[in-house]
Amino acid sequence: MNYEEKEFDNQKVNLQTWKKIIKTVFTNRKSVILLFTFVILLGMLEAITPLLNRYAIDVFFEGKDYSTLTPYIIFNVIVSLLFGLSVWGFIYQAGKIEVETNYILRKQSFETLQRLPFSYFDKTPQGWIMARMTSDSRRLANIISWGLVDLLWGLIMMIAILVTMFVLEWRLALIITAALPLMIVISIYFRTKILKGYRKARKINSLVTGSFNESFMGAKTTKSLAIEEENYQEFISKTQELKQASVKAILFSAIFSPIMLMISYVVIGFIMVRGTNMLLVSALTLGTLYAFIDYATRFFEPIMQIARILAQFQQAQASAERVVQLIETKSELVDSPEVIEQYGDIFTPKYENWEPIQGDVEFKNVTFNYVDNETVLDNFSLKIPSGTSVALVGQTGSGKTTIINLLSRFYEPISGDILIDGKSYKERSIHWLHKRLGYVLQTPHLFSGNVMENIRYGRLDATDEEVIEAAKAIGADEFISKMDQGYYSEVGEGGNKISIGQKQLISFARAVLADPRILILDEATSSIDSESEKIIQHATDTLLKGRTSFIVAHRLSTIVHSDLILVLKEGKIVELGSHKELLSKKGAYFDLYKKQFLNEQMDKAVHSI
Ligand SMILES: Nc1ncnc2c1ncn2[C@@H]1O[C@H](COP(=O)(O)OP(=O)(O)OP(=O)(O)O)[C@@H](O)[C@H]1O
Repeated sequence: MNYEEKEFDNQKVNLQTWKKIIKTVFTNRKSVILLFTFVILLGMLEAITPLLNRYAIDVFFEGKDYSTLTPYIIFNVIVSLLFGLSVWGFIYQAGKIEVETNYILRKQSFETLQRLPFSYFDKTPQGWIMARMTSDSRRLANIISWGLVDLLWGLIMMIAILVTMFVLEWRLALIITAALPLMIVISIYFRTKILKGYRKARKINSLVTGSFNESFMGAKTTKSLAIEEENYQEFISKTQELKQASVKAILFSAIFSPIMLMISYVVIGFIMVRGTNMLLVSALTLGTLYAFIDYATRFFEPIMQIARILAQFQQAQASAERVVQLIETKSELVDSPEVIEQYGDIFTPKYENWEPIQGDVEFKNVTFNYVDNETVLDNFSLKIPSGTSVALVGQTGSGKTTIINLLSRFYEPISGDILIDGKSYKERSIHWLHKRLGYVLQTPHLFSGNVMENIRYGRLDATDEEVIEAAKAIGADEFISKMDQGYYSEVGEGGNKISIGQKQLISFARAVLADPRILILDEATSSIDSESEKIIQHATDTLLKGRTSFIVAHRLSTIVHSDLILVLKEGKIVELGSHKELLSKKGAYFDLYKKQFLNEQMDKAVHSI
């Protein structure tokens, strides 16, 4: 059972969750009060209308007395105006509440996401987060605003009609009231069935969407493995299941309304028979009989409405639980109250208290694991003076990225400490560190927009001249100038209009602009031609100059000038020194270098054939 399905199974009403959502809605107290006022007014007016008609029938048509015609017309106009006012008012206020609730839920989710550490995004599927931020928030906002309106309107109207009917003629009122329990039972039965059907359909739908997604995302792999037929069959069987579940729910929906209508017509029939008898012995006026028939039709409509809304609330509960869960997710990595007091938090940093950084880094007896009992780093120690360039090499899984993750405080050591300029990094805020740290990713992410904007993400207040200067320093100016519109050329979604090497240069220029004291460079694994390699090498040298830097190296040729090379194996340093020193040792580094050198020579030989 996956993340998504597990949470659909909660059938009980979760009052705690709804309380939190309702509290969000009440942030907008004025709109809520206005909304309630308009809805109550509308419910009352619905109960008054049949009374007006009753008066007209009894006084004007039956009694032929027209003395009150003018005030009657004036009263009717006032009622119509009030109708108009209340309909306008509740549509406006409910719409406003819907938009604002959606906004607040998304804002709160977004704020939580900003505070959450990297490990959260490691564990939580991106699609799950996106669904909370979009469809769930939207559904909740919708049901909360319009659902509450319908619920309240239905209840008010039913109460008002019930009271009026008993005041007018209790014997006829009893006939209508007698049908109420039957209608409620039928409504609950059908609504539960419909809800179950749709819930099942939604569950299957999320599987279908997932399978859809996987097929397209992995289109290349699917084709290369020639498994289109299997994927197609799986997709067809899931969509068939979806169709069956949906049709069942639609069938129940289709039966529900006619049954309710039939019962209401039977009730109207009873009222007609009983009412006519009473009319014949003058125990009832024609106007009152008319009013009762009108009330009988109006009375049952809200029952269907209320049943529908309650079912929708039940359906929306899964969304509510997930949104609240996201908003309330506590970060495993937080600054202590003392640190927040001094440095501020991510949204209100106290820059005035932030000390500058030198760039000395020390790992002190650091032990770390991602999963209990699977130690990745064991008592790891390392002291790096400011301005040193450190290269991390080692086989896959040796712990290079883990060291970087810890240094970036995406994770924290289980024991031991990491010191920056001689002070534990926990004594400063996470935001302080992230502002001082540059991280150039292996596959840099570019945002939709032009080159200028993308480089400027390094420092948002940089001028155009500073952006161009950074690009020149890194050697990116040449290819940018050759683009259609130079620095104003669009890079496409995720930078898909430019090559990987060019994306890297842009991300290097970003880092130059940000000018961090500590820089992490996760070197790209993809092989590039020797001309681009030269450009990237030059860019790397420029970028690292004068900074404390950590390079996760995949191609050893790029790190020959590093001050310090660490060779890692199973989370431990097995060798350390400069390129020259390590080669002369003829140990692990020498073996790695030899292997890679031979591979490169082989590649070149193959390409030259
Ligand atoms: N998020 C994670 N959850 C659980 N285990 C992890 C996680 N990330 C890494 N590991 C494990 O930690 C160990 C060290 O991984 P790490 O990513 O640091 O290696 P690496 O040297 O950077 O490898 P590569 O060169 O392939 O990137 C590996 O055994 C890996 O399986």
